[in-house]
Amino acid sequence: MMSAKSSDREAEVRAFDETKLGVKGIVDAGVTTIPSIFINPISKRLPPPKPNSTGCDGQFNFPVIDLRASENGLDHWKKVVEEIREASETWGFFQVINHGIPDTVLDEILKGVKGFFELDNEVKKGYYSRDFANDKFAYHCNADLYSAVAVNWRDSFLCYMAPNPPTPDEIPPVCREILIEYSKQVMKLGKMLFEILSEALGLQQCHLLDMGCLDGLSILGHYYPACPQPELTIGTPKHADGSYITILLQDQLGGLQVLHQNHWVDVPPGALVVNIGNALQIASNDKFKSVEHRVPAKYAGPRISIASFFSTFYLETTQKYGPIKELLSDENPPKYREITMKEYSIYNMKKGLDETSNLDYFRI
Ligand SMILES: O=C(O)CCC(=O)C(=O)O
Ligand SMILES: [Fe+2]
Repeated sequence: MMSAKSSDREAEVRAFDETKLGVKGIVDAGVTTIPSIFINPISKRLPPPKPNSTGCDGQFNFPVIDLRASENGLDHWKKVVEEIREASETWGFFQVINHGIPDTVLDEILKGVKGFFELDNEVKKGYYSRDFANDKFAYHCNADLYSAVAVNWRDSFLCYMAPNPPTPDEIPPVCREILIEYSKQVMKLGKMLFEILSEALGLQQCHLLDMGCLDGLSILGHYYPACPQPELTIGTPKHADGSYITILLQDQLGGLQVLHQNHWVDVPPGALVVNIGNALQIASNDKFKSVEHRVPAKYAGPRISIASFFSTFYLETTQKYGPIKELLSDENPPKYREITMKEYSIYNMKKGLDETSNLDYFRI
């Protein structure tokens, strides 16, 4: 039986959901203490940040890879392949510069996403949805709102851009053109990254593309409002992505932290971030690492970020999926069983952002 306390909580979550105004609605109402549904149990709270801490304490150099080098002949291309291989095996994360996406497009997409969340409340409410299976543009607060221990201090929208993109009129006018343009640019960059990653695995350049890694693209626009009690809640709890890869753009506030050698390292703002997701860790039979990351809540805000996930896990295909055969041998037997994308998707959805790894579930 549900205790009175948990049913009270559920009612509070439901009432919050029904406002359709997300965390921003709470901040706009002028709260100075956060509602209890956002408060994490003590075991999940983060230690307060040290003053002026960069998080990395000068100990680690977050990998930055210059993609322009890849245009300058075979030797440079090989160097980029090598750098990306190294970063994918050790960090599971890297930044890219000279990636071909114009700065104006990056500025405009950040503005477009901010503009969406700052729309007139009545207009914005019209886009509120938890029907992620049917709505191509779904503005919501926490996909796992009803199952999570605490609500995260973050609003988001999810937009599926490939293989079945929304019609332009399904995208809010405030970010319509730029979301379409950004997704084109991200596709182009994604194609190049999958070619490099294929070579980094010792495969033909087209291997990951032929596997369909570029076929599904979903974009999550995040809005992290300023938080009056950041130590009690979190922006995004630690998790690893389900995608093959994710291309992440964060604004100048920064805040993304990556777990590296048991340290939470701040990812400096100002360059595009790429990370390996669970699907590629499985495909590479653990050669590439899907690494946990998180975003603490902050006094400062709003913070905007845009995560572009290459994955097909929301497509209900029956295609079998597991470690790439060409990588397997007697010395390197498969570490994961074969699953269908549908099985993977159902499992991921049910699990939500609960801080456990979803790789173990598929591990042999
Ligand atoms: O907001 C961020 O910087 C990270 C978001 C993220 O990790 C995700 O959407 O998977
Ligand atoms: Fe993520």
